Amino acid sequence: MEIYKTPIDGLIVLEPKVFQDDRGYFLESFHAGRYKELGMDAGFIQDNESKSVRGVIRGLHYQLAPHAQAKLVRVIEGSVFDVAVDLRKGSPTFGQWFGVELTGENKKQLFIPRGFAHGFSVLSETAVFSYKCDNYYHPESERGIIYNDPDLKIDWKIPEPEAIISAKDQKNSLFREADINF
Ligand SMILES: Cc1cn([C@H]2C[C@H](O)[C@@H](COP(=O)(O)OP(=O)(O)O[C@H]3O[C@@H](C)C(=O)[C@@H](O)[C@H]3O)O2)c(=O)[nH]c1=O
Repeated sequence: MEIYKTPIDGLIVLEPKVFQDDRGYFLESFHAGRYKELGMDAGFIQDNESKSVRGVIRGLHYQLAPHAQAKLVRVIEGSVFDVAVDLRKGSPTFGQWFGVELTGENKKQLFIPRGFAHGFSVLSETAVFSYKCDNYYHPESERGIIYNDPDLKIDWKIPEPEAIISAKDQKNSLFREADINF
């Protein structure tokens, strides 16, 4: 497995080893011991999957403490631009975002610690997104930051008129007004 540090402490890009043969491929998508050795000591307890069409932007989402979630995210089919925003008060990179293309082909994963908002845009016709969480879904603790926040200025790599945003995500807060307790 290849590991790539990012400019944001704790946020890690991983590239699992892929075994190709005549039948297709095999990979270990998660290994508790190895991930722990690499500093990703999250006790994952919920797995989620979503499918989206081109132009969808889901996010930016997080849950407040004590229901905050670390996530290990990847794409099974298709291609997304995945973004994490550092919301950890006191972090030298507070308010900074990092994005990486995750695709069914490159099989990259992004480990996102607790204290980040997360979202992704869909760059392919459709994309199947899969992720692990270390805390259960807790709707009362769920918060959102608007995808086109004027301070964050995230480049989602899709033209604005083509963005498809859920009714719920259209009501998300500005970053500067976001409820944060990390
Ligand atoms: C996230 C989630 C949603 N749901 C339900 C609530 C709702 O009826 C339906 C769709 O929910 P949402 O619109 O919030 O789904 P979605 O916009 O895909 O939410 C996800 O976005 C990405 C970016 C994340 O980082 C995730 O943590 C999660 O917030 O699924 C669950 O039952 N369990 C869950 O864990």
